[in-house]
Amino acid sequence: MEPILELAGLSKVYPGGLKALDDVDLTIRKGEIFALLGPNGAGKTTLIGAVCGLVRPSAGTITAFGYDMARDWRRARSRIGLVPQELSTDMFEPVERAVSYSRGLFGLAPDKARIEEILRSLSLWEKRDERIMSLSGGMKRRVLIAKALAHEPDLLFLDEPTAGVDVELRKGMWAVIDSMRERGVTIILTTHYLEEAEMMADRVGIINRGKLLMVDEKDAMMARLGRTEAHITLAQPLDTLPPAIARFPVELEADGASLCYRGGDGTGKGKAEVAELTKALIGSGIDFTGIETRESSLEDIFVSLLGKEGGVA
Ligand SMILES: Nc1ncnc2c1ncn2[C@@H]1O[C@H](COP(=O)(O)OP(=O)(O)OP(=O)(O)O)[C@@H](O)[C@H]1O
Repeated sequence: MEPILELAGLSKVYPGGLKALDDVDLTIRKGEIFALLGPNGAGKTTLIGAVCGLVRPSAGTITAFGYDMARDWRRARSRIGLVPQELSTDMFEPVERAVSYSRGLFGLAPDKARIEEILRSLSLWEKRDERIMSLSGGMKRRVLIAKALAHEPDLLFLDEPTAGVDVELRKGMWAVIDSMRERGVTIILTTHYLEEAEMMADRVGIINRGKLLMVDEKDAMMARLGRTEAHITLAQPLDTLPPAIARFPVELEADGASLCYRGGDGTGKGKAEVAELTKALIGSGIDFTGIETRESSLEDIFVSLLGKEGGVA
């Protein structure tokens, strides 16, 4: 698919010597949702800042919509929207005026109908005349999204869009992000909620200490690195593993009171094997009273990857 953004050898060393981005190569495809995951201080905000012209790269190139950002920054920037982590200005402004102003900043003519559409899609229309400071945290966050959408960007960065937002609102945000994707907006989001990346993203990039460790289709990543874990509580404790289940990746745990299965590959193969295992148990007269099965999440994968890397930044 057509690349919309290309980072090549991108590095950022902050004054004082901290290397926040270390030789990052990344291509973002038109229309995808890309989740950039990493622990605190990994370099996510720096990467976004570099693309949005807020951070000056120390080395490397950024090409957005075919424009070299170092030379044609203005042209490319007008097609990029940024939803920062926090609202820093406009607190005294009414919602609608602040959003219209954001549109004007990019040199676009006022368009009341478009602003109304954006505010309605974010359930902010009823609040259009209220000052931003009087809104709840979740609404303030939606104002940030409205402001970023006001100039109709083709590429949208969402830096922690749902941090500190309750579950209900988070789901509402996901719906908003989904509708933006349907409109053809390419989205790059950072999140600490791995579940969010699992739900939303087409591709996932994992960054730590400024280095992009892995970029892959989310499903492929989960299939490659995912596992199934099942705990089977036995009616009677066992001393040893019965031969009938020796072919399965199982271990006795809790002094023989339960069996633990760890296997599969994140594609559902593990669940099928657990079903086979239970049949084998029944077939050899071993009774059990409960089964708890869990598919490993993106979070498990993330934690184990960072563990291998030697800890977080
Ligand atoms: N202006 C700056 N001057 C010096 N160091 C900075 C500056 N901004 C960020 N850093 C450092 O660069 C590193 C990367 O920071 P960055 O904000 O990009 O990480 P992040 O992945 O967005 O973290 P978080 O998840 O906490 O937002 C951190 O060690 C941070 O302290």
